[in-house]
Amino acid sequence: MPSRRTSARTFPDNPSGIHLLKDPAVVRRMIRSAQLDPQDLVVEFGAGTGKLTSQLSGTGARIIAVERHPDLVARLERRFSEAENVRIVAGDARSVPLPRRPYAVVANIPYSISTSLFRRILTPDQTALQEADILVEWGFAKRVTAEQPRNFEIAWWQLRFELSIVGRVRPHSFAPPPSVDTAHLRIRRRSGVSAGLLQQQERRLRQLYRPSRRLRRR
Ligand SMILES: C[S@@+](CC[C@H](N)C(=O)[O-])C[C@H]1O[C@@H](n2cnc3c(N)ncnc32)[C@H](O)[C@@H]1O
Repeated sequence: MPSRRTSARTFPDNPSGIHLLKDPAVVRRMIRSAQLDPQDLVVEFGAGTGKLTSQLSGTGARIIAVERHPDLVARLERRFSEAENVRIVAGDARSVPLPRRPYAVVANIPYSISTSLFRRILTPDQTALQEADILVEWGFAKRVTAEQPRNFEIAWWQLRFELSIVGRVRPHSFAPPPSVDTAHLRIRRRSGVSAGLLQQQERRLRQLYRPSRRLRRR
C-alpha cells in the first residue's frame, strides 16, 4: 500500500495532464446529461481518483474505468473493490481494447490525448460508441463543433455524430487548475442515417476536403 495519499499535489509538474475535478456541480451535470441506466455500458478514460467514477457507479450502469498512472490505479482498485459494476483497467486510453457492444463515454480526459482518443472512438466505420459526455480543452471543443469543419476528419465525425458544447468549465473547478478553460462536450450518434446516404455524403465531403492520411476508419 503506498504510504502517501495520492492527490493533485502529488503531481507538481503534472506530465500526465492530471486535473482532478473538484466541482460537484460539473460532475452532476455530466451525469444528468448522460442519462444512464443499469443496461448501459460506460467507459471512463482517465478515472483519476474516482470522483466521476463513483457517481457513474451510482447509476447502476456497468463502468469500465481506464487509468494509466499506477498510484491512481491502486487507489481506484481499493476504492471500488466492493463495487460490482465497476471494473478498473490499468492502461493507456489510446490503446486499451474498446467494447464491441454499444457503449457510452463519460470522462474528464487529459487534453493531450483528445485528438488520438477521438480518432479511436469516432472515426472507425464500425465504432460501437453511441454517446459521450467529455470534458475537453475549450479550443478543441470549438474546433470539433465548428459549423464549417476545418478538415475532412472533423467533417466525418460530424456527419455521423452530433457534437455540441453543453457548457464552459472554469479552471478553478479542477485541482490543480489548468491554464485554459474546459468545455463539457456532448456527443450523440445521429439516428436514421442510412448507409446509402452516408456514402453519398462521404463522397461530397471528399470532394470538399483533402482527407487526412491519418484517417483510419476500420
Ligand atoms: C484530467 S485528469 C481527470 C481525473 C478524473 N477523471 C477526475 O475528473 O478527477 C486525467 C486523468 O487521466 C490519466 N491519464 C493521463 N494520460 C492517460 C492515458 N494515456 N490513458 C489513461 N489515463 C490517462 C491521468 O493520470 C489522470 O488521472
